[in-house]
Amino acid sequence: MTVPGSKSITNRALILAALADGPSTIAGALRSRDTDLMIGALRALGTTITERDGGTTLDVVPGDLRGGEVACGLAGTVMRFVPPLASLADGDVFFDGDEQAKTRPMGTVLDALRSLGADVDGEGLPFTVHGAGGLRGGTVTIDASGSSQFVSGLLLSAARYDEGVTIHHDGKPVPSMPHIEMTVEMLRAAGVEVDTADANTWRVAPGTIRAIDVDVEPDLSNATPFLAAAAVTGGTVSVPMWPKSTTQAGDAIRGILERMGATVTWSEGTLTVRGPERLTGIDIDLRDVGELAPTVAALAALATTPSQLRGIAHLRGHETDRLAALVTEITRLGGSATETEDGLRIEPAGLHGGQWQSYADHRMATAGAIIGLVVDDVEVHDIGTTAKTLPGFESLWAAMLTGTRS
Ligand SMILES: O=C(O)C1=C[C@@H](OP(=O)(O)O)[C@@H](O)[C@H](O)C1
Ligand SMILES: C=C(OP(=O)(O)O)C(=O)O
Repeated sequence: MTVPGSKSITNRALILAALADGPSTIAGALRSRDTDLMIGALRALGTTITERDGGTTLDVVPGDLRGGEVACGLAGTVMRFVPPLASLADGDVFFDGDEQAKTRPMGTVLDALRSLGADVDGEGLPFTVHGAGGLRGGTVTIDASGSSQFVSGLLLSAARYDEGVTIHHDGKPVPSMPHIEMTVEMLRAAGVEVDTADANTWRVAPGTIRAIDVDVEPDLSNATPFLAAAAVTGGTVSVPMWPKSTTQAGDAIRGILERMGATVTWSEGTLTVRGPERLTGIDIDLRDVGELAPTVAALAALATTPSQLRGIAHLRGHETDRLAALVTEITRLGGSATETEDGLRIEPAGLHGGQWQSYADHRMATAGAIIGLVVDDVEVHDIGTTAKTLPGFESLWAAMLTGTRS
């Protein structure tokens, strides 16, 4: 199964390209609701983005940033990465999004921007950033335990602030650290000086963001439902172009599936998973890779021994409250799932058919699809919501089931 480009890399590359000192090219870009919203946002603020190769190659020419309207949909990367860029615009930037987006945590980013010198109205979507054509920047202390995107968003635009930015995190541990490492790595590739020597501190020196040519890796988190399919059915699934090393959280699926009993091999860039006869449960801290929790929860619901998923309290602020949603849907199918303070406990139980609700959450939808491979008569409601990051999921899934190469 060939999966399209990474959402996280595509949307970071777009922000960096819009702030760069010249034209950039992004090849292998993901085209999906979240990345199209990012493209729309940057165009609205004055960036020229042209498309080639069916839209997967993007030529980005930075322009003078101006005011405009930004639709965030339900995309965390748009609502957290664009406001720091908007504070550099010459004019008001109005942000809005889906109803469900209005409850996603935003205050930390907006308060941080205020303390770095920005004029911002609002605490969450909808809000307005009154861009003044530049920003002072400086030092800010935030609690990033709710989302790594609070840190990534500030870091991505920080080199363009007069004083750069120093972020101190103060609070419970920051989730999704590999995503912050991805941000730092991409900033450094664009010539930005980033200092990460001290724990919970990130320093970006003021300076130029160099134009970049990026080859986007496949989205490894989006590959996980396909690999999980092999694990739950005792079948085999291969994903080509799997990077040897990466900052993508999805790479952690290899170790997770091995621990649950699958055989995982990587050879010449292709990752192959062979499912075991009996899938075992797992006790695991997913704080670094919370994006994988819905896939792992689906696997756990089909495992023969209990599982405990830890370190993912922040999933309550994702597309939906994913802990509550997973418990409700697994329970509806006769499974045994309970919420803990920071995660889920899932025990073996005979599952039966029924409706699986998606809550406008692409990863809830794919979790239901995994369970439906093994349990008869599971109907996933609103499978089209997978278009948030993987349009055409249904046909890829069907191709996998018929053994057709995608
Ligand atoms: O920076 C990014 O691209 C992302 C960071 C993570 O967010 P959280 O730290 O809020 O979990 C991840 O879950 C999300 O899908 C994408
Ligand atoms: C949490 C996710 O998305 P977002 O970028 O909207 O935060 C996700 O894709 O699992």
